[in-house]
Amino acid sequence: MIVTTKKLFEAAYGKYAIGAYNINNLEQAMGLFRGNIESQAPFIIQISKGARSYTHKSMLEAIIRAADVLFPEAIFAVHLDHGDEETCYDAINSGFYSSVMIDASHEDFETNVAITRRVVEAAHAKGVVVEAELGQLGGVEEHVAVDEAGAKLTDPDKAKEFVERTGCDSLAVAIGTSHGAYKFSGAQTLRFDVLAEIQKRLPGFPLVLHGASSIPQEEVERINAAGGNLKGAKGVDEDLFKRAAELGVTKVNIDTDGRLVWVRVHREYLKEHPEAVDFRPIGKIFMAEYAKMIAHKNEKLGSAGKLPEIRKMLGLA
Ligand SMILES: O=C(CO)COP(=O)(O)O
Ligand SMILES: O=C[C@H](O)COP(=O)(O)O
Ligand SMILES: [Zn+2]
Ligand SMILES: [Zn+2]
Repeated sequence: MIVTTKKLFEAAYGKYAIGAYNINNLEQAMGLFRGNIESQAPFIIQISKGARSYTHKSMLEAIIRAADVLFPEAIFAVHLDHGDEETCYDAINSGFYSSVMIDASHEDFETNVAITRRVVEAAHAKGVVVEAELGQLGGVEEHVAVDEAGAKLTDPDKAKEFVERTGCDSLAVAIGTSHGAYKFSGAQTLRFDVLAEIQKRLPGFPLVLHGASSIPQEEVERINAAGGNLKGAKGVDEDLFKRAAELGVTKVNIDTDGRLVWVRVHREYLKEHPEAVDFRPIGKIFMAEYAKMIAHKNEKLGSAGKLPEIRKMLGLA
């Protein structure tokens, strides 16, 4: 069942975080639903602009709606990830997305407030919730280099003003992470001091952590052993998720770790089976491995095992 993140965040706040997983295709969708049902967790499906154009936005919608029927127990939000204003309105008016992110964090503060307010007004009129962003991560999506990311940390005082002026339902904050496989140049890690100051000014308000893939070194080593070349890849320590949840993070965004599973499975299989001509055995291995990754993440986030209570909270059997 598709729900907004509002009730999921209310249930999780201060205790655990909900996994927000980017998907683009059939195999990721199947692995995602299997992994969340196996670990009995509510979850958030993240659809980026890149995912909407990978095949077609209607194709991905059809896949997810079919999965919803195949996995009737699942409780999830459908969320536009890193939307611009135009894409947000398309998602809000689609009757499919229950949540959108308006990412205007690269604009100046007043412009970000103005754009976010417009999206909030349109979204709330349709019962859709809004994630906004203040501060900038480094990495593949943001407009700053990874080592500049520190300079773009979220200002706690500005965060309070931003939320009050925009009416957004959750806030993506920059506390040292970056998108992609190469985070933390040097020994940097999550700036819990900044996060604590934001929570102090916005008690009970849902915060979002982008760039939260952990880039498992075992995964990197297997990819490189099978012909890959990921040098210096580094991510977020999964054991920090629980502390982040205590400090108000209710949504943790994970995309790159799923991509690493795909790369490892395909490189290893094709290396071990040079005679392969059928893609289905590889696809089946990927779906199983992706589901395993999702279930593992939910254990680390603390959302594993929470599905029954969420269903009960929603008045479902
Ligand atoms: O923030 C993300 C999606 O919005 C994903 O971050 P990663 O690149 O760390 O997976
Ligand atoms: O950072 C954004 C997400 O990882 C989505 O990435 P993408 O735009 O390559 O689909
Ligand atoms: Zn951004
Ligand atoms: Zn992101």
